[in-house]
This record gives sequence, C-alpha cells and structure tokens, in this order.
Amino acid sequence: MKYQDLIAACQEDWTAYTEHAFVQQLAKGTLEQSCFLHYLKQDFLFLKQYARAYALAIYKARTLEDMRRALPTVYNLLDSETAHHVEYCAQWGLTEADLENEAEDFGTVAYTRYVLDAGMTGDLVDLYAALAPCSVGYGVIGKKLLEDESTVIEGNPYASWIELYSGDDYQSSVMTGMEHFNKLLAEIDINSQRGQNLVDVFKTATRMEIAFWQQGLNAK
Ligand SMILES: Cc1ncc(CN)c(N)n1
Repeated sequence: MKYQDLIAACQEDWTAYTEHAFVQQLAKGTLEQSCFLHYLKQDFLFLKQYARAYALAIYKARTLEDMRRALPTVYNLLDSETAHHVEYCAQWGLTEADLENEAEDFGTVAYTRYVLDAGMTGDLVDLYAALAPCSVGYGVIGKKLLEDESTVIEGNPYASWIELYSGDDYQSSVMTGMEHFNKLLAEIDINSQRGQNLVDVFKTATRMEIAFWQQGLNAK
C-alpha cells in the first residue's frame, strides 16, 4: 500500500479537512483575526508536541537510515515552522514565552496525545500513519491555495501562512517524508488487519485535523 491509499480510504474526512471553511476564509483573507490568533497560539503548542512525536520516530526507528530521516523534520518543526508562528504573534505583543505559557485547548491535547500514544503503543509505521495527515495535509492545502486563482495574497493578513505551506522548503520536505513512508508501507496489504489498523489511525488523525480547524473557527 501507499500513503495515497490511506487518503483514498478516508476521502470524505480528507476533503472536510483540506477544504475546511477555516482554510477557505484564510485564503480569502476574510477569516476573523480572533480565530486565526487562537489557531496560531494553539498551533504553536501543537508543533511543540508534534516535534516530540517526530523525536519518538528516532527512538522507534531500528536502522540508522530511518533515524536520520526523522531528524530534519524535528529541526524544521522547532526552527522554521515555530519561528513563523512566533514572528507572526509578535505583532500582538506576544513573545515565545507567552505562547509557551498558553493553556492547551481540548482539541490540541486530544490530537497531540493521540499521535504520541499511537507511536508509543505501535511501531514506526503506526507512528507515521498518525503523523502523516498533518504533514501531507498542509502540503496539499498549501499547493491548492497557491494554484487557486481565487486565493488572495496581496493585502491578505494571512499571506505568510500561505507562503510557508506552499513554499518549496515545506513542499519538498513533505515529498521526501512521503517517499520514505511509502517505502515503509510497501510490504503491507491495505486489506490485511495491519493495513486496516493503519487506515484507522490515519483516519482518526485526519478527523483530529478537522476538529483543530473548527477549534479555531469557534474562537470568534
Ligand atoms: C494542526 C496542524 N496540522 C499540520 C500542521 C503542519 N505541520 C500544523 N502546523 N498544524
């Protein structure tokens, strides 16, 4: 199986995630500032836990090659993606320490601890099945927004978010990660018990992504 089969197995949830109202309003620049700010603060906390989950991938890997592959993502999460959120929040007078002191919202706790638990109770492939909706989903969204003529960049207060996830660095790191994930999935039959367990994990993480957007939208 391939990661594309995991998407196909939960197509309805995948569409609800990648075409969520939060994303559409962000693309037009019409999203309420309070919604984006709540999302971004929570996403900062999300990235911190998500970096722990990628660090767990190093722990779970059996080969040096698999260990090395997770390392650049840990670095990117703790460096460029987090830095974008910190820089963006600076316009509201918020520092990195302020963001770290924010309380985690329910959706943030549920999603991140689910991913960590999937990795701790399972193996490296289970962990990547839980991590994949995050990385590949934002890759799909970023690319779609960049190619969609109705996306507003000029004057859009959320343009830097669109640029981050549609940019070459993010897109190529997703592609590299998914090539590796496909190698790990290659021997697994999607119709086997193992394959169906991976579908369940991927689908649950995708539903968590939908809830994460909704958490932002609810912060009006
Ligand atoms: C909730 C969430 N999902 C995915 C991504 C992209 N790394 C993110 N920053 N936040």
